[in-house]
Amino acid sequence: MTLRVNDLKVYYQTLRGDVHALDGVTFDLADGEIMGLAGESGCGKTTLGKSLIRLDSRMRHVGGTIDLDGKDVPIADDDAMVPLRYHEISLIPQYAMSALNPTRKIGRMINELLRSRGVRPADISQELTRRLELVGLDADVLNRFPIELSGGMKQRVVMVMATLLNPSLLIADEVTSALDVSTQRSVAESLVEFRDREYVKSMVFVTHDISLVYQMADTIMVMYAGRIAEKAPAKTIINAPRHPYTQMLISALPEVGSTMEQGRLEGIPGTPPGLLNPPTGCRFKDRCPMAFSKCSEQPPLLEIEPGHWAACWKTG
Ligand SMILES: Nc1ncnc2c1ncn2[C@@H]1O[C@H](COP(=O)(O)OP(=O)(O)OP(=O)(O)O)[C@@H](O)[C@H]1O
Repeated sequence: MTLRVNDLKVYYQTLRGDVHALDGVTFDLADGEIMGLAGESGCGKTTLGKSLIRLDSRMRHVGGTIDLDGKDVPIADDDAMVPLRYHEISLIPQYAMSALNPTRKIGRMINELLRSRGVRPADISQELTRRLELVGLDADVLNRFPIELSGGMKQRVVMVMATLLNPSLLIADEVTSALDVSTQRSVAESLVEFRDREYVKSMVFVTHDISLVYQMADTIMVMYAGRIAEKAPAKTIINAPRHPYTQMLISALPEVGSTMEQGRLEGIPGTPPGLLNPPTGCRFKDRCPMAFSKCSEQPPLLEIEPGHWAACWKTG
């Protein structure tokens, strides 16, 4: 097991009170597993990714534990987290490719990053060239400024940078969303190749695009309003989801799912609840066509069949 997250609670402190962005999140990630993390906007995907590596000043670790390769990940202690970043856990944040420093050549940026992590660039330069080639980039990119590269090239540079020190866990947050469809696919394929070559042991791939994640991920975890709704092998989530929220999410997809023959596609009616004062009980109950009296209590996340977890009274 690479990663074990247990009852993780991370809140944002705001003037109006605490936003319960992660409110009891529990899941495991096996060695070699690529997990797609899906759910509507605001359900906590980015917060989960960030919590595994760096809490910003407004985020507070309220409870729960994270274990990576059998060791505690001390997310509330920023100093103690420093040695883990890039070496053990690496994050490709949302918009990372647009955040590359425009005044630095790519090579210089990579060297600065390596030195800041206590690694001599010369010790790694051959490996760097090899990995750039692997993602279809000539070593010449090292002499170029970010503005001279296409979006897809920049995203590949960012991927190589994030994984150069072979972290155990890579979190890739919406790394394909600003790219055209064929570039999206090749970036996703490169990430799978990184896992296959053991540059990273396991991966959390955050996305809105369930059909893309279906092609590359081993498992998919669906979040709703700061909690886990369901986690299962990717095929199961697409073909036999058990949580009503997952079922509606899949039905709302044009590319996969069975609703194409059944007529017009529709989104899920309503909006997720606010997380400043989240509702009690099941957080999906107000939008759920299957809700009944029991849903006023919070459903536990249960393993309903091996490797398939769901938090719904109807699936228990
Ligand atoms: N800096 C912040 N201060 C206060 N609340 C925040 C902050 N960042 C996020 N939130 C809130 O935390 C919750 C989870 O947000 P998060 O960005 O993790 O969701 P997400 O699923 O990644 O959304 P998206 O798909 O749009 O990126 C939301 O209710 C959001 O409004």
